[in-house]
Amino acid sequence: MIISVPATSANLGPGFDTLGLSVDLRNRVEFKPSRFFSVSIKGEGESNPRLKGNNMFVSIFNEHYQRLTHKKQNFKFQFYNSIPLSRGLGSSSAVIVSAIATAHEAAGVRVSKRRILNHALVYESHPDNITPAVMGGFNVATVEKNKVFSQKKHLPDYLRAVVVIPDKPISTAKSRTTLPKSYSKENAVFNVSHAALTVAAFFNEDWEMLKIATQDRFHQKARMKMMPELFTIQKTAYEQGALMSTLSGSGSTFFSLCYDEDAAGLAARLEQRFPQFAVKILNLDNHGLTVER
Ligand SMILES: Nc1ncnc2c1ncn2[C@@H]1O[C@H](COP(=O)(O)OP(=O)(O)O)[C@@H](O)[C@H]1O
Ligand SMILES: N[C@@H](CCOP(=O)(O)O)C(=O)O
Repeated sequence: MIISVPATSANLGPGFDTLGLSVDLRNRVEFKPSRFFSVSIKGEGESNPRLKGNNMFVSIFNEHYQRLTHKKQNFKFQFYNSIPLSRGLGSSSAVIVSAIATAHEAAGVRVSKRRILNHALVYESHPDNITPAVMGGFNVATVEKNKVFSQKKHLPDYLRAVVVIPDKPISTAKSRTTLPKSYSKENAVFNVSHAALTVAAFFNEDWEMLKIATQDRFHQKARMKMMPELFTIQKTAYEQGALMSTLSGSGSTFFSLCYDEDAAGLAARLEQRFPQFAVKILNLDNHGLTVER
C-alpha cells in the first residue's frame, strides 16, 4: 500500500493563509508492521540525519496509531520523497497529511478526507497547504472553531506550473515571525479585493485576470527582500508569458502558472538566467491525498 501526498503552493499572492493549489510532485510512503522500528528515505531529505530517527512523520503517525488502536506496534517505513524541504512547496503539510492517513490505514480505520484535513489542522494552523494537499486542485480555505471550511476548483490540464527552487531553504515558522503585526486599512482592502478576484478568476477560468488579481501587499515583498533574485525571477516569468508569478508559500520557491505551450520556453529562460537554481515544469494535481492498494 502506498500513501501519496502532493506538494502545494500556498498564498498565490494575496491569499495569505487562505489560497493554495496542488502540483504533481509527490511524497510517497510504504509501511509494514515489523519487529523493529525502521525508517528508510529515498530522495529529498535522504542525507538529513534528523529525518532518520523520530521525525515529524513518525511522531504524528504514532500519536494517531495509538489513539486509534491503543496498541504498541513497530513499523518499517519506506519514504520516497520528491518535495524539497523548507522551500515553500508544503513539505511539512505533505508529511502531516501522509502521517495521519498512514496511521488510519495501519489501524484499519476508514476515514474521510475532511476528517484527515481537520486532524492536520492541529499540526499546521493555516489551512492553505493542508487543504490542497488533502483535496487536490485549487482551494480556498478558512478555519472556524478548529475546523477547515473550504471550496475546491478542479484545475484544467492545459495549465502548467513552472517552479524555480533556490538552493537556500526558508523555514516557514521563522519567516512568519518577520511579517508585520498589523496592516493599514488601505493594504487590507487591497489584499481582500485581490484575493477575492483571484478566487473568481480561478473559478471562472479567467486566466488572463490572474496577473492583476494575484498582487499582494501582505507578505511577498518582505520575504522576497531576503533573496532579491526572486524579484528578477518574477519579472522574467512575466516577460516570458506567465499568467501569474508568486512566491510559493513562504518561499524560497517561486511559482509561475502558464499555458502548456508556454511552459518549455518559460522554463528554458529561467534556467538560462538562474543556472544556480532548479527549474521544474510540473503538471497541476487534482487528486490530493491518494492511497494506492
Ligand atoms: N519528508 C519529510 N520527512 C520528515 N519531516 C519533514 C519532511 N519534509 C519536511 N519535514 C519537516 O518539515 C519542516 C519544513 O517545514 P517548513 O519550514 O514549513 O517547509 P515547507 O515550506 O517545505 O513546508 C522540516 O524542517 C521538517 O521538520
Ligand atoms: N500561508 C503560509 C504558507 C506557508 O507555506 P510553506 O509551503 O512555505 O510552508 C505562509 O505564508 O506562511
